[in-house]
Amino acid sequence: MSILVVTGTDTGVGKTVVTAAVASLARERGSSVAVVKPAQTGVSDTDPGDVDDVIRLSGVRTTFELARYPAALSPAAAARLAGLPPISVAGAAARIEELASSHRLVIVEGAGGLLVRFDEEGATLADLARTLSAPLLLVARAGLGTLNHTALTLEAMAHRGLEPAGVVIGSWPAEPGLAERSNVADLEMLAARPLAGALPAGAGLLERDAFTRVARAGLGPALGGGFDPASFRATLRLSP
Ligand SMILES: Nc1ncnc2c1ncn2[C@@H]1O[C@H](COP(=O)(O)OP(=O)(O)OP(=O)(O)O)[C@@H](O)[C@H]1O
Ligand SMILES: C[C@H](N)[C@H](N)CCCCCC(=O)O
Ligand SMILES: [Mg+2]
Repeated sequence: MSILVVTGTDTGVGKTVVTAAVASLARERGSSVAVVKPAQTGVSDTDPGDVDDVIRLSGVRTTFELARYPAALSPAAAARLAGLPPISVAGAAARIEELASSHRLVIVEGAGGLLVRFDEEGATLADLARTLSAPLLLVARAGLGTLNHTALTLEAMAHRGLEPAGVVIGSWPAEPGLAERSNVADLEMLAARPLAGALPAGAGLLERDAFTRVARAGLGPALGGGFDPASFRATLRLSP
């Protein structure tokens, strides 16, 4: 029924962990949820992919990987190197819409950041989100450098008329430094709204029940959690 596209300011920022957290809370509410990774790169035929991390962390088993390429590259470059057909935005969108007709929530995880190419013509996750008319949740790093990456991604989204679903910090360090603590307010300024959530560093290593608790505390109400910006600030001793 609804579709949420999870993108990031870069690869390795915690998209998979955030995807698993949203899936975990949807499952806890009793909602039917499906998770789609349109293009998985950097894994062999037999390696686990991102959807396997989602299954392990959230218990959501309705997952779909639409294409897989072994090279740890963008989907377009990895398809080119393997001599395999690239994924098609129209084909992926049709599959996701079909899943959305029978699931309360379909979560779609991109590969790398928003403008990473799917094919040689330059199709990206942004095109898929636009085709689906789906909002985009942006996963960002906590530390120095995240303000530029987040601003660039939000600007690219705005330029394309894409709807932001909020910014989530993928990995909040146990001992945040000056930049991390200062960045919270600046990320909120860039997003023009409170953070949609923040997951603690190490969340991806937790067992399922502990992960669900962390997801509940770390995601905001719009994502099914109980994250409260005021108590978040208090916990981190940030000024309000
Ligand atoms: N909150 C977290 N807890 C534990 N590990 C994390 C967390 N966030 C990120 N990581 C780790 O950082 C690495 C990158 O995270 P993740 O795989 O979620 O990135 P991604 O944004 O999904 O990247 P990709 O573009 O490859 O899909 C992983 O090894 C993951 O275990
Ligand atoms: C292999 C990696 N983990 C991701 N699946 C793909 C990241 C592509 C990033 C491309 C880029 O922005 O330079
Ligand atoms: Mg991932």
